Amino acid sequence: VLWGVGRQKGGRAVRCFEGTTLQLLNCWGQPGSWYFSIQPYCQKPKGTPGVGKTTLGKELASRSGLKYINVGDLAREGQLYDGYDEEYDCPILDEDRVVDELENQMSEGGVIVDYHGCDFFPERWFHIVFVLRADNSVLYKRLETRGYNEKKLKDNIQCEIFQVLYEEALASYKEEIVHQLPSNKPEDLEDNINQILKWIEQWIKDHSS
Ligand SMILES: Nc1ncnc2c1ncn2[C@@H]1O[C@H](COP(=O)(O)OP(=O)(O)OP(=O)(O)O)[C@@H](O)[C@H]1O
Repeated sequence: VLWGVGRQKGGRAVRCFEGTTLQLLNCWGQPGSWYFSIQPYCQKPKGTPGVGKTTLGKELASRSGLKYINVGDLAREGQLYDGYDEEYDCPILDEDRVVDELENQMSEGGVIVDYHGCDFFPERWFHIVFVLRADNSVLYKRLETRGYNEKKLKDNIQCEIFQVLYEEALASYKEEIVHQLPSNKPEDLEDNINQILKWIEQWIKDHSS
């Protein structure tokens, strides 16, 4: 069993247990993935982009010592696609190849996974799942800034309204490990990070005997 020591932040050292595995979902209007201004793939939108997964995931990794994996980036780098969705103008993710690609790292643990969907990940991979939620008006502005076309904008906001990703997370994992977090303003980000760091500390205590 390996232990890691996170960066000193806010006056306290954050220890993390490298066997801990978290998943950040952007939808996290729900969970969702964490990627940048260009939607690298989408199929039909399953979860909401732009809720703040990447922002939270990277900062959390920096403070906790856990490793951050962005599934969107992974797919793009390895061309893990299975065709092209003309309607949404984006490549279709090859979910089986993504799972194969991640399997070794996930077995080792100590990973934060950022993606806007979760139903194809093995349930055993995650100790906790966070679904980020943003208010529609906030989300609209974030996605508009990205230059999304009207259809993509509408579909993604609807995704948030109908809690698509949250429902997907509940259907994919035990209810008690799925948590929603607000992601509207900078204070939310700080609160979420502190809350997750506390969870990691507690997880360490519970598994250190
Ligand atoms: N808590 C927050 N308060 C204010 N702005 C935020 C917050 N979290 C993220 N943002 C901003 O929202 C935008 C989208 O964030 P981010 O790229 O992290 O979302 P995402 O969920 O990873 O998106 P995608 O799924 O498309 O990768 C960024 O401009 C980021 O700075």
